Amino acid sequence: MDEPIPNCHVVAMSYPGRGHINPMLNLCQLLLNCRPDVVVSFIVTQEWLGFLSGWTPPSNFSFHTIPNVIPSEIGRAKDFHGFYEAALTKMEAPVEELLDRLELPKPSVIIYDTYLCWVVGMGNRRNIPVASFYTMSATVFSIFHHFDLLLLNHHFDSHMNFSEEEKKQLVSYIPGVPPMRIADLPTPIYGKGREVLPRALEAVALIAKAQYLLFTSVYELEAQVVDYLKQKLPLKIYSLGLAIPHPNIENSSPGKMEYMKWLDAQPLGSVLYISQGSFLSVSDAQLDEIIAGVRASCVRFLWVSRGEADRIQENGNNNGIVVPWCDQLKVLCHRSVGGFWSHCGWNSTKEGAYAGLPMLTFPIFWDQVSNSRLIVDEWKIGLRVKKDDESLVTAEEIARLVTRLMDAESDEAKVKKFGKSVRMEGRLWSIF
Ligand SMILES: O=c1ccn([C@@H]2O[C@H](COP(=O)(O)OP(=O)(O)O[C@H]3O[C@H](CO)[C@@H](O)[C@H](O)[C@H]3O)[C@@H](O)[C@H]2O)c(=O)[nH]1
Repeated sequence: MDEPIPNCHVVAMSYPGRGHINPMLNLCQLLLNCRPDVVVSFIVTQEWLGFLSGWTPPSNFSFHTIPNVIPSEIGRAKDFHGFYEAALTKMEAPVEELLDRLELPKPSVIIYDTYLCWVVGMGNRRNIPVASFYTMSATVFSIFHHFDLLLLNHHFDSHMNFSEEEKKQLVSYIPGVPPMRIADLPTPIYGKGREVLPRALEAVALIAKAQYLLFTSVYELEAQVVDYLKQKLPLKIYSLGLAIPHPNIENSSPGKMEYMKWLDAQPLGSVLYISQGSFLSVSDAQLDEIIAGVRASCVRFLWVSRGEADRIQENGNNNGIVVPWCDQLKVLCHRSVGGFWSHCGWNSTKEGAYAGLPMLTFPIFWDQVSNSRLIVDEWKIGLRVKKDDESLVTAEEIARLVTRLMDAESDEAKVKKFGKSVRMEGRLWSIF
């Protein structure tokens, strides 16, 4: 006889990007671990379903696809604005059709990525509560939410003419957020990504029409801002903790992939893991300096790079290995890894903190600069490599920073694991 279908049905609608889909999957997994009476429908494009084929879904979880109505994930960084616009304008109709076709109980809630504004209207029209899922830090949310304060204090320049000197001015009035320079705010406010700023502000403002706001944030790391927002915003707010699949790490069997075997053979804490995230990259000239700097440091490395393996390993740079993709969290938690070079995507930031690794920060855009600021100055678990003015960081500077980070006696190397002390707000599960 078929199992009865649980009557609590959660629809998960993620923004189509690795940094968004991963935490949404993790949230679903955590939810299903605690609530066997829930069934989850996770909506993705057909292309994304292919990327997720290696992931073993928990029971009561199913993927549902819409056609590839948006540009391909491969090469999406080339036209970030076009991709973002397509996600905001092309996905709604096929998702509506899919919901009409689903032979499951009416959803109890739709968890949607905050940036997919159209889901709010869809939920409200269908009389389904919506939970806005913010995959960046609560700090960054608060900065966008208080954009009017930036205007009031003349810290927003619509012509993007702020000089490097002006960008050093302190913004010390965003509730719950530590004082930051303009240069530490998310880049759409003063530079890269400006074309999507109106959309980002609209997404944050639409929270007013959602019933719940879920942060993928570690409460202890952002307590002030989370507490402030909870007090001020007229909806239920939860911070989920790491929203990374850490139980899987602890239970997993080591050493199946070649790179894991390579790691197994390296001395304790000797390897620098280098990743610039899932879709962004640095300029060619900067990459040359990074390659030369890492080589000059003589530090062992595991480097995630698509298409640049030969360039990294030429000239006898044999101190490490290059892979097109890896199971990042497993790598970060491996005993041989002693440091993390990161672009500071919020997931990587949390994963690095969980693994207890000191970090070298090389933010590229959006929230990554604010995350770098938290890592380096607030949590004091890293060194910043990237320069504010985007000028080239030389191989010599990079070699010096890599050596300092990987020196087991340096302050940065004495990082505590945050992960174990992180709590998840149990009451969250009562909304489903
Ligand atoms: O070889 C790799 C490389 C990455 N990852 C995973 O992919 C995710 C990447 O997420 P993140 O570190 O947040 O980087 P992006 O994919 O660049 O994230 C986008 O989404 C994030 C959350 O909204 C934002 O903070 C970033 O600025 C934005 O670029 C992480 O879970 C990594 O563990 C792997 O598993 N293997």
